[in-house]
Amino acid sequence: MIEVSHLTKRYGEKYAVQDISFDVKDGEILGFLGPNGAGKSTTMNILTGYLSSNEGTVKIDGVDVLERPLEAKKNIGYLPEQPPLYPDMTVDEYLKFVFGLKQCKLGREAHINEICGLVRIQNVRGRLIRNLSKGFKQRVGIAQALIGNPDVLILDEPTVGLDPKQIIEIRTLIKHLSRKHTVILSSHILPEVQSVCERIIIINQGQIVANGTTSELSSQLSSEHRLIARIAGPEADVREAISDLSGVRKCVSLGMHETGSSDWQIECETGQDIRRALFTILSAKDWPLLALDTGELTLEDIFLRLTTDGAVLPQSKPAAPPAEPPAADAEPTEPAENAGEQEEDDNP
Ligand SMILES: Nc1ncnc2c1ncn2[C@@H]1O[C@H](COP(=O)(O)OP(=O)(O)OP(=O)(O)O)[C@@H](O)[C@H]1O
Repeated sequence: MIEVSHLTKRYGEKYAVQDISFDVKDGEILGFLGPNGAGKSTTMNILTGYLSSNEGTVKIDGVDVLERPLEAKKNIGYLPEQPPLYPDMTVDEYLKFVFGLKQCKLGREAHINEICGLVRIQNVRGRLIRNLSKGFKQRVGIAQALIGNPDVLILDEPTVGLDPKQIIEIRTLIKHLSRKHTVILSSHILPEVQSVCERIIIINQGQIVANGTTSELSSQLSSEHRLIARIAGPEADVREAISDLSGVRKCVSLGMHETGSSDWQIECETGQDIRRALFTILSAKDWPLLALDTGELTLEDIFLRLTTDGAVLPQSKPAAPPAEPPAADAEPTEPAENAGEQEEDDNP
């Protein structure tokens, strides 16, 4: 559905993104994760045709965004980091305006009604956008992205600035939308990407450093990078012997969990598997190895490794099947009936 090939964007001498390539399959929900300044917004803006690239191509359903922009953009709904809302319009006026801009050929009333129902903004349609809470403004932003029934939805930091309840509602809504749309969600919030996305691309300093599901990334890193060992031996000597092994970056005591032994977390350099060397030294010292485990990395561990240690993972990108539809009781909650002006959490 989306093919990004060797994309590069420079500002003067500085690379905002450098030679990035990835695919997003039909119906997939992809998380685009990276620290501030990594190149997420630049990539989203190029994907949606708002920005041109210096090199590389983007194809949406086979259509090149730069060569045939109008055709490609018909297939894209975009929610930029700052939703393009007109505060002095009512929600209804605004959505009709966007409908006209997009030259949408569907029946206007029925289409806008359907979208308002989907994003749960029916009862604020007559209100001025500037009077809406941030969460409802964000829903209106998602509604404008949905006009024209695009196959692809690109959402740039969709929950920034929302309160925890609004965040849960918007995440649930995004999962729901992924039943009918291919979604790219850009974010620097790890739990968001973990809870919503099937596959994750991590970008750092303009380059893709990982591409896979959380468990794929974790297993690629954890088998080589972190071991948890229970060793029966004198603590200070064990620490010294492990720390001296080639490829060990850090050896941290996790304390005693079994009499006469201590647990150790052993962090290794990228690409180093020290298990054989560890066995050899422990056996030579006659310190029994009572347990050895590869530590499962959280997405946070993975993110930190990749964005601070300069590691890069091989970029396998199997397409996961589309998400299960959310349970009926996981639908976004209805906005409060009372459309008063006070800024309550669940108030429009
Ligand atoms: N118009 C511009 N002129 C010069 N440099 C720019 C411009 N836009 C972006 N950059 C630089 O390109 C790099 C990538 O920026 P981008 O906004 O894509 O990052 P980001 O991952 O979206 O960050 P954030 O999460 O903070 O929004 C940054 O170093 C940024 O300073």
